[in-house]
Amino acid sequence: MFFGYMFVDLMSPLQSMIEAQRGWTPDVFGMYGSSEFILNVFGFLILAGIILDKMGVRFTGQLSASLMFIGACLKYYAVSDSFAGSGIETWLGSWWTSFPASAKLASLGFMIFGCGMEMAGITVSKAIAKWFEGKEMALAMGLEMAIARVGVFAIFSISPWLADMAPATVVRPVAFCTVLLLIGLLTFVIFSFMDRKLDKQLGLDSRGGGGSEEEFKVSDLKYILSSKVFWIIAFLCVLYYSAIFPFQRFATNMLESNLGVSAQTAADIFRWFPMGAAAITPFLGRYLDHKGKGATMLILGAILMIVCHLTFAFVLPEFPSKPVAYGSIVLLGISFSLVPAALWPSVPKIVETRYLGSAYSLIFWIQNIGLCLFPMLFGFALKYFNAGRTEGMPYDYTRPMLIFVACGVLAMLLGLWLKAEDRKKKYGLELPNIKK
Ligand SMILES: C[C@H](NC(=O)[C@@H](N)CCCCN)C(=O)O
Repeated sequence: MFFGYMFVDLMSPLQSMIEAQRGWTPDVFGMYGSSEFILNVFGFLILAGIILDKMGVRFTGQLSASLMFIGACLKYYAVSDSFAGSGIETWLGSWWTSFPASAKLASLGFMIFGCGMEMAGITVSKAIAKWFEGKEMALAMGLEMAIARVGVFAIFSISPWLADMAPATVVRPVAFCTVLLLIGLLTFVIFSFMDRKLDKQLGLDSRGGGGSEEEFKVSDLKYILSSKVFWIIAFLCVLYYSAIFPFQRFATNMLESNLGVSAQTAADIFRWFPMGAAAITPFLGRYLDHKGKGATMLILGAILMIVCHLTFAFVLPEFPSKPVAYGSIVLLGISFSLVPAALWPSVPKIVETRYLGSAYSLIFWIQNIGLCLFPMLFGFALKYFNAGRTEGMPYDYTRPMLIFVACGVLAMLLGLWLKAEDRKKKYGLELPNIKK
């Protein structure tokens, strides 16, 4: 997950460079960002959940890590110098000419990578639920997410540095992260041996099933789909994350434009966002394991996000102050700890283990629809509200940022609804995870 999250965001601090070197304008950059989720949205994630529940975490994990590596190789080739001037480039550049050939092939690679990445995400969540059921599950999930966030911090630091080495090129960070993904694949193979040993100790079959629970059937999906609380969690997830991950792609340029600083300085400020989240998420996970209050944490996280996005929209353009930027970034980091720390460990409380993989995949699927649409929507809004902008001028982010504010408001309302449902139906979302 560490290397996967690095790969996802390696281009985020390089928007200006990729625009200059490969002609990726903000709308192209937004569409490229969305491509990570396209195949997932068109059904791959549902299939991934079924594969996970049928085949188990070892097979699915190795398959997903392999897809991530294959997708990364394709993206590397797309931005490399050997692609520039090749026959494939000429052909890809001959249609839909406003979308550069390198962006088309990189997007295809990112689509394949995205299938693996999301499949790995649900696999890891199910694996943690399996290893830590009735124990420190939220802490374990919190640590896993913290490691992923450190990956984002690392890439926001390393990517501009690697790219800026003479001769400055976007190819170097892509090559670096592709190698890391190969190491990630090998790491998952090692985990698989440990997981097989756990199954032997627990007396489970080769897919990790066969305990007291019944086997998963595709028809079980109807139990998930008919649950009101499942839908509330799924919509809260899509709204919240749509104002985080797509924002992350544009945040460097937003800070560059609002503060009038270089891309490197903006990335240096923004990289503290995932780091703040990484530092706090495990503690919140531990709190949730021992004290509970999951639904309340979701509401609080959404409120903090609204405050931060309003600050980016209205305060920073008027007062381009670095302390205000740092303060909002840290607050957003706290919000990004509260929501994930509470959201993902809530899912095993509302569905049975045998269809947990499918429940996670359905939530990821709905979330991916948002993650796919919002970078495009935001990219188009940014272009629309900056119609008169000339090359080299800063972008005006105020009105586009209201898209993210609206997501936060809706997520907060869903959090309140979830808390009310939990009080009525007693799902235990406000209760600790550790059973004494
Ligand atoms: C655990 C959770 N991950 C997700 O929500 C993923 N579906 C989306 C990852 C987006 C980057 N590819 C999280 O990171 O909190």
